[in-house]
Amino acid sequence: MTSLSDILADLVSDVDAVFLFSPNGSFYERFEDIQDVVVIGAENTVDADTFVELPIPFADIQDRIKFGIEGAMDDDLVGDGDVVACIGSLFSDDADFASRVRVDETMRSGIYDLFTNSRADPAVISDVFEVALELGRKGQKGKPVGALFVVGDAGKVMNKSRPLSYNPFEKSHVHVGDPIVNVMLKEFSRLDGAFVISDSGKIVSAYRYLEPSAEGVDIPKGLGARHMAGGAITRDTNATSIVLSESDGLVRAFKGGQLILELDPEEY
Ligand SMILES: Nc1ncnc2c1ncn2[C@@H]1O[C@H](COP(=O)(O)OP(=O)(O)OP(=O)(O)O)[C@@H](O)[C@H]1O
Ligand SMILES: [Mn+2]
Repeated sequence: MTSLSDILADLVSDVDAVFLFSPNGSFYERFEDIQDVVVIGAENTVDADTFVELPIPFADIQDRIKFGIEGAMDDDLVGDGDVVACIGSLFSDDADFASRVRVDETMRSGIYDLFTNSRADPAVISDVFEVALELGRKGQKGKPVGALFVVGDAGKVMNKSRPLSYNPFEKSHVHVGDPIVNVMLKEFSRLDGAFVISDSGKIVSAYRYLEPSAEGVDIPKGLGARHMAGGAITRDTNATSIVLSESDGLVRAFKGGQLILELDPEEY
C-alpha cells in the first residue's frame, strides 16, 4: 500500500540540495538541520549562509525556480544532473509547495546572467524593468505605449545612434529609480526612439535613433524595427535592451543579440 506521505517523500528523497524560496523566519528555522539549503529571495531576511538574490519578484513560479537554479549554477552550488527540492509558499506564508527539479545545462536561459553579468548595475536593470512593466500595465493615458531602453555601455551606444530631436536630458544628472525620473521616462515614452542609460543608471539621452550594424538578429514574429534595433544594439555593444511592445504589450530583454526574457506586465 502506498500512502500519500510515501509519494510526497519520493518528491524530496535523495536530493542534492534544498532551495527555499523567500522563507520567513519560522519557515527557515524548520530547515536548520538540513544540509545544502539555499535560500532564494529578494532579500536575505533570514541571514542564510547560502543565498541567491531574486532581482525582480517573478510572479510566475517557473521563472522564479529557473532564476534560482541558474543563480545557483553560476555560484557552483549545483550542477548538471543534480536533483533539487524547491520549497516555497504560494498561497500562505508557510511552506505550501514542493517541486522536484533536475538541474540541466539547457535550463540556463540567461535570466540570471542578464542581471549579474550585465555592464550596468543589477539594480539599474531592475529599476528599468520596473518602469517598463508599469508603463506596460498602465499605458500612456490608458492607451498602449511602446518604449525602448538601452542600458549600459552608453558611450558606445551613443556612437551607434543619432538624435531624432533635442535631448531633454542633455544637461541633467538624473537617475532611474528616482520616482520623479520614472514619471519623466513615462512621459517621454510617447516620443520616438530609444532612451540611453549609463551603467550607473544616469539617463544619458532620450530620442535616440539606433543604428546598430549587426544584422540577422532573431526577433519574435509580428515585431518590427524597435525590437530589431533593440536586439541588434546589444550585439554591437555590451548594453542590455529592455523593450516594451506597443503591439503585444510584453516587456522583453535582449543581451548579446539574444532575446533573454519575456514578461507580461499584467502578471507583475
Ligand atoms: N532604430 C530605431 N531606434 C530607435 N527607435 C526605433 C528604431 N526603429 C523604430 N523605433 C521606434 O519604434 C517605434 C515602433 O516601430 P515598429 O512598430 O516598427 O516596432 P515594433 O518592433 O513592431 O514595436 P511595437 O511592438 O512597439 O510596435 C517607432 O515609432 C520608433 O519610435
Ligand atoms: Mn510595430
